[in-house]
Amino acid sequence: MSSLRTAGAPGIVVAGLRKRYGTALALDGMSFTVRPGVVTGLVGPNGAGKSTTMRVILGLDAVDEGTALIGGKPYRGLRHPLKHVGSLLDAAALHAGRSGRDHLLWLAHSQGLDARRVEQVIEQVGLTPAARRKAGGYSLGMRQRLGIAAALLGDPPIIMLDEPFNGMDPDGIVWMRGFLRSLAAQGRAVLVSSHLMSEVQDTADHLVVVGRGKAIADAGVADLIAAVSGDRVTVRTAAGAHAMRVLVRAGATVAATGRDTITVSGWPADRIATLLSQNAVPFSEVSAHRASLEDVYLELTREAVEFRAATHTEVSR
Ligand SMILES: Nc1ncnc2c1ncn2[C@@H]1O[C@H](COP(=O)(O)OP(=O)(O)OP(=O)(O)O)[C@@H](O)[C@H]1O
Repeated sequence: MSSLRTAGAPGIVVAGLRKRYGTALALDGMSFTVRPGVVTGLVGPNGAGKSTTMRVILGLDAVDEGTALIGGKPYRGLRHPLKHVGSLLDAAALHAGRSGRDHLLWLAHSQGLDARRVEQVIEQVGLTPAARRKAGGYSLGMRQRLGIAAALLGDPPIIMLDEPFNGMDPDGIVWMRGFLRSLAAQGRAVLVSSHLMSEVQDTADHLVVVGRGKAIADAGVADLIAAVSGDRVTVRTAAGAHAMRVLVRAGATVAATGRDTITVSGWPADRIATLLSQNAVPFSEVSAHRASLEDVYLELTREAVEFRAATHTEVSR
């Protein structure tokens, strides 16, 4: 892989996008940044505005307000766009009668890209055995791989993939995760959308959670988990009453949460374990509560999903 021409340059900067389709507000102040060297997950429920945002970044949809810049420029201002950003929006959009290889050759030719890249990207996405077969016979997973090969043709520093896990089998999903990570490790800015948190788990370093046309969270994965986890610690003990007396006397906030569990807020686990030991309170477990990414997602998008469900009920009445 050649070195990245614009490594270190800003990736994608989306600021204050607003877009209306008739009465529907698809984007309502969408803002976020996609940095080089990082996989950024764009996650949110169906209809949250992920695809519209990507289409706007690629200049395929106009906005009512706001800006979307790629390496500091709007898409339409890029001289050789595929050398700046590679994208996969719709894996079904290909010529069914052409082989995967011919599809890529045609694309390389029409975009003035080096045809030698075609064999490289076919190999990179693991499509070599199927490259000479008609793309119309490809499974959705194979079409995703072909679409990603196309996105890589121009060796761009920025890659943007809309729902790339769709139609992938478990092996494909594992491959995709590693592949996206390797693209980021090469210094590329990678933006990947999904409506399922489980798909971007273990892949994204940074998450932009969207709901109702705007970013409702924009943070590192670890920070998001910490924010939703709170600073709660679970203590498992058969001497609950004794443990609570000792902890409350020391100033901790404590609640009985189960037959043999209590939850302590605001204290680190090691301090709690030390205090219990010093006071001869027996316990079998002291563990910091850690939310899963799924918890984070549900917590953050609850309102957006409830809104959609209510809208749906109104419509169907
Ligand atoms: N061409 C269009 N015409 C009318 N409304 C549209 C159009 N494209 C999108 N919308 C509406 O804009 C909102 C955002 O849609 P968008 O496809 O961007 O969401 P999404 O987050 O990508 O959802 P999904 O996960 O279902 O693909 C939705 O309410 C959708 O119905």
